[in-house]
Amino acid sequence: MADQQARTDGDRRPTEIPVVRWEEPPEGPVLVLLDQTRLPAEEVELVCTDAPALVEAICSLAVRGAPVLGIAGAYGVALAAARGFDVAEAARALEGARPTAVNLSVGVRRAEAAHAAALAKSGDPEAAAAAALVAARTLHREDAEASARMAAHGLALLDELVSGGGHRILTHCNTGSLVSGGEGTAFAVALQAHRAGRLRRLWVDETRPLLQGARLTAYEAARSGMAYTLLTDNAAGSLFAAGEVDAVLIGADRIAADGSVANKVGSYPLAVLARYHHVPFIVVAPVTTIDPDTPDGASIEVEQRPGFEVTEITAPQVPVTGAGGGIPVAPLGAQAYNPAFDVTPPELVTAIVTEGGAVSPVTAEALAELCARSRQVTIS
Ligand SMILES: CSC[C@@H](O)[C@@H](O)C(=O)COP(=O)(O)O
Repeated sequence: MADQQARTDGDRRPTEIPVVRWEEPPEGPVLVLLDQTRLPAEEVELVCTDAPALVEAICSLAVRGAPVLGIAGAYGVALAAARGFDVAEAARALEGARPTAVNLSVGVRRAEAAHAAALAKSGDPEAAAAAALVAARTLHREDAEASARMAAHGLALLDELVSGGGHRILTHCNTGSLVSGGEGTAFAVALQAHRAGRLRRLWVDETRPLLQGARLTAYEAARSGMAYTLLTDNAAGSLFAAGEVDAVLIGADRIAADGSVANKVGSYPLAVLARYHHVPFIVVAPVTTIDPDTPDGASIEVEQRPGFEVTEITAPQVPVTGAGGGIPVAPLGAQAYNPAFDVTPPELVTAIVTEGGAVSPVTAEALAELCARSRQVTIS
C-alpha cells in the first residue's frame, strides 16, 4: 500500500532531497519516496508499506534512474522481510518491475542474499530482516561515495578532452541526485564543473516522452544555480551544427560486457551526432551498471512503455482528459512506438567513467579489467 503526504520542510538544494528514506513509525517500517512524477510542480512523498506499492512506484516512475532503482529495490526486500512477507516473492516482483536498469536486480539480489545468509546462520527472521536492511543501507552509502568519485574522474577527463574557457555540456534524461544516493552520475560531473567555475552551459534535452530533462534535470540545475538551457530533443542537431557543444555526458541503465550502453531513448542519436561533429560522448555510471552477464547490445532487453505516453501529454500540472490520464495530442487509436531506452554501440562511446576510473577506448577487455579491479577493492 502507498500513501501520499505533502512535504513541509521547504526549499532545499537537490543534494539534500531524500529521494529514498527508510522510516520506522510505531505502525511498522515504511519506505518513503519523493514522488518524481509530481516534480517540478510539487514535492510529494509516497509512503510504501509493502513491496507491491514499491513495484507500482517503480513502474509509474515515481522512483526512477538506474542507481536509485537499485537502492529502492534493496530497501524493498528489507521492507518485505521486516513486515513478514515472502521475501523471494517480493524480490522477484521488484526485479521484474523494469527490465533494462540492471542496478535494480543488483540491489534486490544483494539484500536478498544478505537476508538468506543471516537466516541460514541464525534461523531468526528478525535478524535476517535486519541484515537485509544493513545491505540496503550499505548500498545507499556506497552509491553516494561512488557518485563523488565519478564526479571527480569525470571532470578530470573533461578538462583533458575539452580545451578552452569552460565546458558546454549537453545531457539527456535525468542523472542527478534524484537518481542516486549522492549527486548522481553524468549530472554530478556537470555539477562538479559548475562548482569549479568551469561549466559554461548545461544544455538540457527535454527528453520526450516523459520529460525527465525538462521536469527533473532543469529543476536540479536551477536549484544548483547552474547556467542551463532547455532544448527539445530534436533541436540537438542544430546545436551541434552551431558548434555549441563541447561534450555529451549521459548516464546508463545497463552496460553490456562489450561496452554497448543502454540509456534513455534519444541517447544513441546524440552519440551519432557527437561522432559526426567530433565531440566526445561520455557515459558516466557506477561499476554496478556494467553487466558481465549481458554479452552485447543486442542482448539487452529494452523496456517498452505504453503508447499513451506518446499519444498524450501527461504532466502533474495539466487537467486529465485522455484514456492514459493526459491530454491527447494524436488521433484516438493512434499506435505509438515507445521504447524507454536505446543502445549505443561501444565504437561511438568516447569513454565510460566509473568510480573506479575511466575506460577509453571502450573495449570488452578494459571493462572486464575494471570490473575485476573494483571487485577486489570491494572484497579487501
Ligand atoms: C544515472 S541515471 C542513468 C539512467 O538511469 C538515466 O539516464 C535514464 O535513462 C533513466 O530513465 P528512466 O526511464 O527515467 O528511469
